[in-house]
Amino acid sequence: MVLNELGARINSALQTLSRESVIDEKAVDALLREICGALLESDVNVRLVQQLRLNVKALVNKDELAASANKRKVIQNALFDELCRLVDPGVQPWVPRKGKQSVVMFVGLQGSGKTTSCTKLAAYYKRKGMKVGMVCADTFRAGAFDQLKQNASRAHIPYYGSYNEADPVQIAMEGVAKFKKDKFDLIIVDTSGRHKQEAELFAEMEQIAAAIKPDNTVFVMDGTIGQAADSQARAFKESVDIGSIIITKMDGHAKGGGAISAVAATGSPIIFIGTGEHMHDLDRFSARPFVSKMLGMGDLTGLVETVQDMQLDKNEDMMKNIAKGVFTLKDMRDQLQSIMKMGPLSKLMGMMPGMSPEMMQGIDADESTRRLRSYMCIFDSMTESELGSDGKVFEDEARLRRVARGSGVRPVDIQAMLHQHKQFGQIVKRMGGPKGMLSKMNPAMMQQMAKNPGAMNPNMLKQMGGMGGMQKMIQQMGGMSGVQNMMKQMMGGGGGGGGGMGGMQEMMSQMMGGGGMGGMQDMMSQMMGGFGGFGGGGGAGGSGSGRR
Ligand SMILES: Nc1nc2c(ncn2[C@@H]2O[C@H](COP(=O)(O)OP(=O)(O)OP(=O)(O)O)[C@@H](O)[C@H]2O)c(=O)[nH]1
Repeated sequence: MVLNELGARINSALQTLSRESVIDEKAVDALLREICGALLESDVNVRLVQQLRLNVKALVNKDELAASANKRKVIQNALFDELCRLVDPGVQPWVPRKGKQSVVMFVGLQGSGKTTSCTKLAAYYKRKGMKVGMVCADTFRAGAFDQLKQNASRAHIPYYGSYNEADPVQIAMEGVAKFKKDKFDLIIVDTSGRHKQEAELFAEMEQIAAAIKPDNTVFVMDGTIGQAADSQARAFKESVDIGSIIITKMDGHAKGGGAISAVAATGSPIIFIGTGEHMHDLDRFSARPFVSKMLGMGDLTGLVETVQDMQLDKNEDMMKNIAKGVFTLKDMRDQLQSIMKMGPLSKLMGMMPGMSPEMMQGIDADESTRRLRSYMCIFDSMTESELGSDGKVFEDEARLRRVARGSGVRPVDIQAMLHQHKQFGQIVKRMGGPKGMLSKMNPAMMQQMAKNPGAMNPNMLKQMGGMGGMQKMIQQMGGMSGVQNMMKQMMGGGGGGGGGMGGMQEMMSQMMGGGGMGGMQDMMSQMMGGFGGFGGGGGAGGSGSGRR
């Protein structure tokens, strides 16, 4: 069973429970039977599933259940905690720091996705402003250096390797020395793999590790290997000092439960999961957001981080405009460009609270990308003064036709884009001006959150409705169904109605801290700190640090 289905099945079991007139031990047993069955079908290790069952049963003890007014909540919370425990070894992962000159060595079996993941990780930290270099110490597989070279060039990452040197230890040492001399922040060393766990591979790994003394060794494991994950992870762990793990191929039909739970059981934290072959298909892994997303409760940590990566706030003109409640066509173009850089919109969407995996079905990500590209062509055909306007100038048909000709689209397509722009302009006006919701946030509340993030929990989102938090934002966007419609519309999924592109951007700009006093971004960081903390200790994503 793939993980999306697992989430849906757990949700459905919980819903069945909430429909029960009497929630007693029998009902809890039935729930656990259904959930444990689903976990086993997702390849989660039998031993771990059994442990989960016992733990939930112990947590939800009969007396407490009888006394509690909200039984479903008690059970749901216990289950949520146990699902998190299943994928979380409770270890803070190592994270590179700018200016520290860290060396990270990648190990794993052949074809597990090492080289691809090296590049994804390099690109990830490059986006965080680090100087990153890649070294190819794989002399075993012909073509390995060419592959790394190609990947690195595509991502504009400097690389080091050799066609002549046959000794991987020598190449690794030379590459690390070169990048250290050039003051690189992060040096990623890709090593060779083998078809199976064999002594020769482990000996080579040990030699390279002894020579370059990595600050962290990342074990890359194919997420589709099911129950075999357990022994593979343990074998690598025994041979090299595995600091962290990346599980690849978690897209498509990977069951993934085996790899994730087995790895967590070995005591090394999973830091990322690979979700496709493209550069951006790397999701930071942290237990609570992962479980939350799986259950359709969103991943606010990931969303905040992705939005931070867009660096919308670096666009000072736009931020000034938004604060004044103004939104020009150029502002829209700049935001869309930032969004496009982050990879498929479906990824952002999956992080939205309330966006269950089922809701994502029927969404055409290619269509959304095509639409955004056509918008870019439209913007490119506009003059500077048209871009700086609110779009009303296009009531002049001659102008509209000129831009349509220049961009190769129909006038009606431009009108559709202008309509979305107008909708967003209205939201910006409501939010950004002196009476906007950004100005209504309560500083005392923010301070309290900063002092005691541990007190926060997901319910906080609800409580914040009164002071202009997520809930209010969602309400402004037409309620949850409005958000869903809007997202579907954006994604080309024919949702109809809804707020169009505007709402999404409203959310983005909200989070980017337009509210002074630290902003939505920090607020969300704080909330997520209480919800489960940033897996990277504020480093892997840096999301927790804010910019105060
Ligand atoms: N669908 C999907 N494919 C992936 C992912 N990560 C890697 N791949 C693909 O898996 C294949 C093997 O990936 P590589 O990066 O070459 O694997 P490797 O571990 O470096 O292999 P060796 O260099 O031979 O040891 C390639 O076709 C990748 O595109 C992922 O997250 N999802």
